[in-house]
Amino acid sequence: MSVYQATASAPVNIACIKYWGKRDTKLILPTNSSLSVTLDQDHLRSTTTSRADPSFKTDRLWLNGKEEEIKDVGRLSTCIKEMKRLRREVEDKNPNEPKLSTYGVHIASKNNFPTAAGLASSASGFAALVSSLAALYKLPATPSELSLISRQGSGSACRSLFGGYVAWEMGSASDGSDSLAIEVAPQSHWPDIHALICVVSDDKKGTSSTSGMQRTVETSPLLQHRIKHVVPERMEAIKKAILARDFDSFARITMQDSNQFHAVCLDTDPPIFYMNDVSRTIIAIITEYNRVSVENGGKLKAAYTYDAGPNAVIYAPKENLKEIISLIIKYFPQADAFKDPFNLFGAQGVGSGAIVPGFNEAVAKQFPVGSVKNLIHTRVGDGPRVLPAEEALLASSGLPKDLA
Ligand SMILES: Nc1ncnc2c1ncn2[C@@H]1O[C@H](COP(=O)(O)OP(=O)(O)OP(=O)(O)O)[C@@H](O)[C@H]1O
Ligand SMILES: C[C@@](O)(CCOP(=O)(O)OP(=O)(O)O)CC(=O)O
Repeated sequence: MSVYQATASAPVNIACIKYWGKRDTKLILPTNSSLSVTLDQDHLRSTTTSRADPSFKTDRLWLNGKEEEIKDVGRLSTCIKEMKRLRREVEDKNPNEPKLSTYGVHIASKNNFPTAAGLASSASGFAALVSSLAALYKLPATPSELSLISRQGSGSACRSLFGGYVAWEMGSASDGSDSLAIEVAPQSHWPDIHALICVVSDDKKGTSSTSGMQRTVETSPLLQHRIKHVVPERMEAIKKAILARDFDSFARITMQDSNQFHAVCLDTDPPIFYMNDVSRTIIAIITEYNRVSVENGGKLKAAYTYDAGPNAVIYAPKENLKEIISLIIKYFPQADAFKDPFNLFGAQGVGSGAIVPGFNEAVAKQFPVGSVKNLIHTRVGDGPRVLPAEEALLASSGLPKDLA
């Protein structure tokens, strides 16, 4: 008997121009376009196996070995239904194709990093789900077409269908058919961009992105200004910066947009706070690091950005990562020795960190060990990958191999 099964992995993305606000909450249509960098799946990824079988009575999904309910009108069921609809089109065109769209589907997924902790697990998760079903159903769909579906799982997930530098064009159609992700530039265009994720907290956050952004839409006058007068120009400017590999402009826009996103959170009634003292101190350190460079006739060397949580993501050209990691470790001592996957520090390691020449040490105080729990050094990466059968997460029984 044939086994119909496919496994795919998908990356996390972290936005430089933030998506915050929906004009349609069911279809997940945003109030502004956004733009992100896809991070390397060698470090952070979701992996998903999907199997269709006539013996499966219902669709089921396990996340990290634990079964999740697929609610009737929920986001998961919408994505699965949409993928089955596309499969039906394939079957209608070619009657020899097995009728997988009529079978139940079992889906097992795992994240190799904390779930629901502000590390964009919903983005990689829904992108991996859609990619594994597209491989299972042998869909001829392009990544942009698939992004229309992962968008309905979680808005930011549409951008994880591509590697490199990705825009989510907000579109204007009321059915959402033009609200999709496009590639601005592939990873190979500007592979030199690295990212340092400073994990300040991996707890579940207080205000979810979904509910927080709706409250902002309903109450923030500043959001209206942002949507109309700020984001459209920033989108054009950052695309230009990426195409020209102009880090100075890229960094300036990224930091401005993170700041404005947190300003609209503060402008929300009641206000939403995602950053904490540690987050703000990292801003002060990066600001001082850039000041030293600019005052010596140089350019911006790093850009911070924060999503709906206190964790910092610092983007920088690879050559600056050694200094940046040393600075962060100086102010935020680590419990365990930092191991760099790119081996920037050689055999002696980073030690207790270091201040760069000319840097005003007094911009921040040293925090206790554990204030930044973990540092993840990664870089711009590629889009979803279809994986070989050995990587499958489902056993022959049709249940997850790592059933919790
Ligand atoms: N691998 C996965 N497969 C399917 N769904 C997933 C997967 N990983 C996460 N999700 C879904 O995403 C939810 C977490 O999304 P949430 O937005 O709360 O956190 P986050 O994505 O880590 O944070 P943020 O979006 O603010 O960066 C999970 O509860 C689950 O429903
Ligand atoms: C701050 C952000 O990370 C918000 C992400 O919001 P989500 O995509 O998690 O929201 P839903 O569409 O409701 O699932 C900014 C961004 O990724 O652009």
